[in-house]
Amino acid sequence: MSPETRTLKECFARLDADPAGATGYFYGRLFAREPRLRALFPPAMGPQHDRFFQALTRIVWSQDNPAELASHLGRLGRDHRRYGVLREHYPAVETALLATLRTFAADVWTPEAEAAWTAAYRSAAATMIAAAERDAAAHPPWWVAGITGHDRRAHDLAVLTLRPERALPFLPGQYVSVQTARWPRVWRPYSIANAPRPDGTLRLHVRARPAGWVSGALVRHCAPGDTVLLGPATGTMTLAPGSTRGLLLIGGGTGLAPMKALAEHAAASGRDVRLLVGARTEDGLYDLPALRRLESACARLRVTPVLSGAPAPPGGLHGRIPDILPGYLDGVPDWQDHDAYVAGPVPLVRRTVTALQRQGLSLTRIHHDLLAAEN
Ligand SMILES: NC(=O)C1=CN([C@@H]2O[C@H](COP(=O)(O)OP(=O)(O)OC[C@H]3O[C@@H](n4cnc5c(N)ncnc54)[C@H](OP(=O)(O)O)[C@@H]3O)[C@@H](O)[C@H]2O)C=CC1
Repeated sequence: MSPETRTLKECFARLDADPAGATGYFYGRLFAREPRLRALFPPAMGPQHDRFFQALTRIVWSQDNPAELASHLGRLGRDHRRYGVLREHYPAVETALLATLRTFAADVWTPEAEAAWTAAYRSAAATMIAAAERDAAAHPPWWVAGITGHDRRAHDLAVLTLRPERALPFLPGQYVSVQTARWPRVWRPYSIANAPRPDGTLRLHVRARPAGWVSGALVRHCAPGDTVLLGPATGTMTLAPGSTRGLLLIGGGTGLAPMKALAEHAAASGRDVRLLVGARTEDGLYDLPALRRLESACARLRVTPVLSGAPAPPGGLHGRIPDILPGYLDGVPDWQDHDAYVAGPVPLVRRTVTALQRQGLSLTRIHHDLLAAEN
């Protein structure tokens, strides 16, 4: 570890002892100096404080891993475009960050520490600005999309069809951030549930979370004719270019969405696709009729519904996916030659990844995004 990195970590440890105090102080200083920046942020700042602290943590801990640091900062820079962040906003952030460190890391703050933090911040800002400017040459910061379909499949679940006003490029398995008119500046990620279509439409599977802002608005307060904003497609849970390997796709609850996109795309090209879709009860199999239609159109796609809290449905299994996996895989010829993709509740994803590894599948062949459940 370089002496500069050691200094950064030593100061950061003081912030880490009181993250809420440090982020509160940071944003207080930032908005006192530049009140107009407040308009870029959502009304409730709690989640933003957490995101800021997580980003700072990752930057500090990736200092000795330049490739990981550059990729993280590039993503951050691109993501900040949809908040309206510009090159000229970065110096105010530097001033507020250094003031926060000076206050919270007073006992270890030296001219060397100030020099190390200034250099690290300026280098990070330059990487973020460059990534944002490269992205700006290729994409708008967001797309306006009309809601053309709103199919309420359960009291808390809707399948939305969106038509962006201009083409929004994406790969099967990726997700977009969504902002509704009801909650300006509040963005939430949703996986796209279809492969790219000639008409450019996207489908989202949305379950309203208890007290969820964006999910509640999308399920209960949106209708055809409304518009939403979409960020660029992102996420690495995509198919390896050129691979013809079979796919084992596992989706729990609305984690079905990216699996359906991958299944549509891969099955159309004749690959062997096994799709396990998990739910507690039959009501949770909200998309099964569409999956059965897809299955009958694709000779090498097999869909298996799995119910954890009800008897096995027709053509399906009973149990929790990680528990039934070994028995299920016994019936799939050459399953070790497949690539596995997993999405759904975080504990389900974690347990399924472990179960697949126990069956002998290498981690490099297991793909997931671990999109945290958000409101
Ligand atoms: N790209 C991605 O990574 C995506 C992730 N998601 C995430 O997926 C989640 C979907 O939520 P929702 O639709 O409410 O799903 P549900 O809560 O309805 O759960 C779906 C299934 O997962 C099972 N499950 C949950 N926990 C475990 C566990 N520890 N072990 C085994 N099985 C488990 C449930 O079984 P049981 O009821 O018996 O617990 C149920 O059968 C959200 O958190 C969402 O953020 C959604 C879309 C895309």
